[in-house]
Amino acid sequence: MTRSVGRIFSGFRCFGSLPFGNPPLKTQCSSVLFRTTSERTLMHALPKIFGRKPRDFSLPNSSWGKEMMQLYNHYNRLSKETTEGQEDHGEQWTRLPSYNRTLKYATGGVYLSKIIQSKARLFTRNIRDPGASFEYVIFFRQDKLKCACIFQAGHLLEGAPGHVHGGAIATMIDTITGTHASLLSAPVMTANLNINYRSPIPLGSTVLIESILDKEDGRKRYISCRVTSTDGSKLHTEATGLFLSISVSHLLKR
Ligand SMILES: CCCCCCCCCCCCCC(=O)SCCNC(=O)CCNC(=O)[C@H](O)C(C)(C)COP(=O)(O)OP(=O)(O)OC[C@H]1O[C@@H](n2cnc3c(N)ncnc32)[C@H](O)[C@@H]1OP(=O)(O)O
Repeated sequence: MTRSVGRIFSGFRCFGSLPFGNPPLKTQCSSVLFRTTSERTLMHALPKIFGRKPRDFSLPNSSWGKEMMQLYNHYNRLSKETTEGQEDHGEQWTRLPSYNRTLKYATGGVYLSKIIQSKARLFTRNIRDPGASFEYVIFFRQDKLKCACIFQAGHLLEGAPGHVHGGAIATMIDTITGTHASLLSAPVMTANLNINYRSPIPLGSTVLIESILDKEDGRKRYISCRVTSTDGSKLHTEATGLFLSISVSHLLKR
């Protein structure tokens, strides 16, 4: 259970975040993510083909409403970057950067081109219009192995009139729990998601999505998750998920 911040975040940075610029991280990534010699070779070749400064979608933009900003500021005050040299708040969160693609260019030859598509974009980050769909930021608390996500649901996510589509809620749950599982043992795939919708989420509103690790068993990570109003008083959705850690070669199977 006990893992260093470095190992956990190297896993996250390798699979979900760019750039891959830090040499010590590359070595850690190799051991965490890539199990075969060809996978390790691929890992060392990757930094050369990634852009240096991709847009970080988890930072505030003009569409973020008052509630979203208030909660963001709350967690940001408790985050590593801002608490260094300041008083200890007793809990320490880390904001997770978020990009619209995991792998940027399809220039890596036959092996890479099987998984990299130049037009591929992360489902939750593929609408350019700020505020139209998924606006969210995820924070991770390493000592408790839990995630907190602030999610503002835009007008393109309508399901029942005036409310957020159940598939969009499921997408966010998969994203938070999947990211959470990836932080523990990237890369992973969702094997099972169970969702109970308890009360509808008004379109345009901001909610809090919190996930915790329930159990680890070999390659399996069991993670549960609750979607509530930002003050926690109203329960919107509850879910449990099972994530299986995989080898990168699993993604090459057709
Ligand atoms: C790093 C941070 C990154 C962030 C990135 C961007 C953020 C976005 C994040 C977005 C995240 C989005 C993420 C996504 O959306 S991932 C996309 C959606 N998921 C998929 O497409 C997965 C499809 N399924 C598979 O590929 C395979 O079935 C997997 C990989 C899941 C397992 O196939 P594998 O061949 O590897 O394993 P196995 O079959 O030998 O089984 C092994 C064990 O597991 C048990 N088992 C298996 N399945 C189930 C089940 N359904 N319920 C209960 N148990 C199950 C099984 O009984 C066995 O148990 P045991 O006999 O050992 O006890």
